[in-house]
Amino acid sequence: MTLVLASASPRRRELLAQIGMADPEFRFEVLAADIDESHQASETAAQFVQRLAVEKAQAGLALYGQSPAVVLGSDTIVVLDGQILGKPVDEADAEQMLQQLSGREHSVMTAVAVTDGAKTLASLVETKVQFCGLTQQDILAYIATQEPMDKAGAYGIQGLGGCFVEAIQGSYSAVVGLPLVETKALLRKMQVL
Ligand SMILES: Cc1cn([C@H]2C[C@H](O)[C@@H](COP(=O)(O)OP(=O)(O)OP(=O)(O)O)O2)c(=O)[nH]c1=O
Repeated sequence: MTLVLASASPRRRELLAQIGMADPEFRFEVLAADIDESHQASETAAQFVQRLAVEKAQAGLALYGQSPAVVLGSDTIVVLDGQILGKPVDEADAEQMLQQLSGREHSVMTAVAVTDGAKTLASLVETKVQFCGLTQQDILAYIATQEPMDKAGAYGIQGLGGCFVEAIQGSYSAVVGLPLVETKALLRKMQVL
């Protein structure tokens, strides 16, 4: 069975390799057809992140166009006071996000979805992350590294942003982009593993 990763994220590829899905056993596909990632007013953050994971998997399946294949899609968002923080659009946006996260606890929600066309399964994992207090100097120095620019909530726990994380309750791999335990369980259910 071919497993296709419908993701442009190198971190998700590395996390899949940790489950034992490494080349040449699975095909790595970059999602060329971008899905619309806008939030609908009627949906909760949990519904939103799950919908995006499912849509990425389904778009990936359409793009791959061959069967049999199982396609995996995933999405990560940061949620603070009910507000969804996705990837910053620019440096000013990143600065604002990091100011909001400073000294506070937020949720990271990651959804993973797998589909073979006939069957689609999804899991949602929520992890609490407590940030230490950040000075304006910390924030500007961090943004200058560019690390925040392609990450939800404008930080990467696996990189320099790890220095901002005082405590985490939940799944580290889910914060980085793919929950290992839940992803492995989904792949077993789809008989990929
Ligand atoms: C909070 C946090 C997020 N992130 C990343 C995970 C996701 O890659 C990214 C959120 O953006 P996503 O839209 O979930 O994913 P993506 O655009 O990077 O990749 P694709 O849609 O092609 O799968 O933020 C980290 O790497 N570390 C962190 O600590």
